[in-house]
Amino acid sequence: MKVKLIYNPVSGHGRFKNHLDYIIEKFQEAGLQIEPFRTGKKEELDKMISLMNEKEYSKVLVAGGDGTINQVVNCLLKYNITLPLGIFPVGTANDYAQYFNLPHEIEEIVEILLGDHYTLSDIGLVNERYFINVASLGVLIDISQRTNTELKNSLGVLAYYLNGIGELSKIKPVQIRVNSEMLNYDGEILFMLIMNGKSAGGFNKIAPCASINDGLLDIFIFKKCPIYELAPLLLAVINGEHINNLNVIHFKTKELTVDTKNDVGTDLDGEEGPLFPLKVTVIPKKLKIIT
Ligand SMILES: Nc1ncnc2c1ncn2[C@@H]1O[C@H](COP(=O)(O)OP(=O)(O)OP(=O)(O)O)[C@@H](O)[C@H]1O
Repeated sequence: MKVKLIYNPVSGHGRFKNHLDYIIEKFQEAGLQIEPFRTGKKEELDKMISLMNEKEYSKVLVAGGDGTINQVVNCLLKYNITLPLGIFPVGTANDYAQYFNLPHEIEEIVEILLGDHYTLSDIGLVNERYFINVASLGVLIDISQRTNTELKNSLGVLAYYLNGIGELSKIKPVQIRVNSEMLNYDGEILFMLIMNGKSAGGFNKIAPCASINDGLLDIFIFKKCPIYELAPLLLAVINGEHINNLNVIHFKTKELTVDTKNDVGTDLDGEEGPLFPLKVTVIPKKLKIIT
């Protein structure tokens, strides 16, 4: 049986490739043939997955951060491939992997990925595209997408967001309209997070109440607020105390739509997201994650 290993050579500090020989050895010992694929252009990943014969593989392993997993999952589901998914958390933040408490130590993670213990995971769908951990829109998105992997590696995740937060004062709030069976909102916001997992951008207390397989998304709307309230709000987010903040609206739902007339960026797991209007749903327990 074969195991497809898709690795991003630049994720995190780009050190994953040093472990390839060890990984191949361990899987070979278990009678499994590792078939590596190095990510590069999105079209190449799509083509490789389109040619995969699911029956020849026992699992798909991904080495990278959330952006890499996002791209792989989108391609796998496009071609209806439902193999178990294993993760080497070698990105910068690894928010999705962190949900499952996956270890970073290579020996430990190989042990897990050789095993057959799984946790089912919901995934979100925005228009035609899937997200594994978080969909977001508003000002922070622009900051995160403009920060290249190299800079992220050197600054660290929190640092680059904190760096970016300085830009908040320069950026105008945007008018959005949110409709769902749980809540309707029409007003000015700074940003909005649609969470499947618990953490985003390395902030690990964003959605402590979220569950990855409850069939629901946790929505956080950060409303327009005076500049002097931004620093306390950021502190509250870091400490996971923002849910009761007057500038924050939180609710759970299985679907919503979001629209705006402004020019607002969207983001799926750190990758540039789709255009408005957004129709967001959750597909319960769609992924089988090796844990
Ligand atoms: N060979 C490559 N060279 C340069 N960039 C690449 C290559 N392969 C993939 N990428 C890019 O890497 C990005 C994904 O990085 P990823 O999110 O996995 O890592 P990260 O940013 O270090 O981690 P995290 O999302 O956890 O912060 C994608 O935008 C993808 O286009």
